[in-house]
Amino acid sequence: MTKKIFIAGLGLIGGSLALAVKAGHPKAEIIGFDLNEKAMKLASSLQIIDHAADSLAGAEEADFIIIAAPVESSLTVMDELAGLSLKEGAVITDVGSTKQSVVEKACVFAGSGAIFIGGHPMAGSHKSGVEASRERLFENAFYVLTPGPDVTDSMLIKLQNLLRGTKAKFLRLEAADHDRYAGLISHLPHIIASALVHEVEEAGKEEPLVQQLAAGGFRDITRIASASPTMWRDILVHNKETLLPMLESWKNRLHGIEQLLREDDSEGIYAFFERAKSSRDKLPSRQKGAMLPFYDLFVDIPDHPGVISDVTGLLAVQNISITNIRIIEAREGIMGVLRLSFRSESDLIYAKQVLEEHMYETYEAP
Ligand SMILES: NC(=O)C1=CN([C@@H]2O[C@H](COP(=O)(O)OP(=O)(O)OC[C@H]3O[C@@H](n4cnc5c(N)ncnc54)[C@H](O)[C@@H]3O)[C@@H](O)[C@H]2O)C=CC1
Ligand SMILES: O=C(O)C(=O)Cc1ccc(O)cc1
Repeated sequence: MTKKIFIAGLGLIGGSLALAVKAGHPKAEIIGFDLNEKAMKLASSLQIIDHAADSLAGAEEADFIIIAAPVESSLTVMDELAGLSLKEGAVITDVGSTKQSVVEKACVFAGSGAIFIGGHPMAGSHKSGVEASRERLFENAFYVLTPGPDVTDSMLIKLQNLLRGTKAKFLRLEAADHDRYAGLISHLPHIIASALVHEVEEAGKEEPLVQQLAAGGFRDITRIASASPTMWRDILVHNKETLLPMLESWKNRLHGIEQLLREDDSEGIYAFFERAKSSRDKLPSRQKGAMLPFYDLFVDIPDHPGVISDVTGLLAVQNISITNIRIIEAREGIMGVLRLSFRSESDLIYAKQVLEEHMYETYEAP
């Protein structure tokens, strides 16, 4: 029997999960809902979802419900879902970057016949919106599940089977442990990256050249600061208790290096960098799909034969590798859009230059 999957929140993660679920279960029917009508229309026209629902009430038919909104909105969605008559045995999950408050909220489903399993696919990007979705976003990444005591092994396996098309590695964790680990490796670095951008912006007011010179390493460590402010506000608010002591420890670490510098302790400074290098070099190597950023360029393409091979040929001549290519909205007689993905920002910039020299209209992700 065809399974119905309802996805609330059609952004980067909701859209990518829709594609991955469909890849694993081609017969599944994917119903999408988003408060933002534009996102819903785009998800339909890109065939990321099979149908758009008028409201959350569309979830009443579903065997699985995936909540893929920012954390605070996910809690509201959970409250609203609990007021519906959900299917007996329906499995509800979310994708939020914090888990404790979501798992606590799951009590609203007690006695409803539906069960909730918290989830967090630990891969993504600084991009947001359904247009940035991709089927292989979660490949080889960890996918944390935080089932409560009411969740049986067979329910957990059922959810993992649904999500098998993600090709992610499932990991079961307590919500509090998840929030501590994610706080340290994701949320604290996000605060630091954003604060660094503020620092350079402030300095740039006095000395505008500073911002123009900000390239290379600065761009690398601040890429994530381009992510959605709504999503990150919610993450901080919902991981406050974990993050406050981490920020304290971070301040002490900065004081430590400040002290070394004040005391002209060059051996200490060397040791600081040496320890960081040796530890960083031992981190697990990046695997395809796991937390890798992607660099997309959109190219308007006229509807005539040979145009795609012209674009790829121009890049091949310049030795620029394309890691992914997708045609968006190419119907007969209209201009289409080509989405080209590259391995690095420099490849993207070079490709843009080459294509514009040949009169192609290009733009980066909105
Ligand atoms: N962006 C990333 O790299 C990752 C994000 N996450 C988590 O996934 C969730 C979604 O993030 P993204 O997809 O990146 O955000 P996004 O901004 O791309 O999409 C979120 C979507 O949710 C919709 N939405 C908001 N409130 C809603 C409501 N009440 N009902 C229905 N739709 C609603 C928005 O209109 C938007 O289209 C967040 O909780 C985030 O913490 C998890 C892993 C990675
Ligand atoms: O852009 C990146 O590298 C990320 O790390 C994106 C990301 C953001 C939030 C998450 O909860 C998980 C992954």
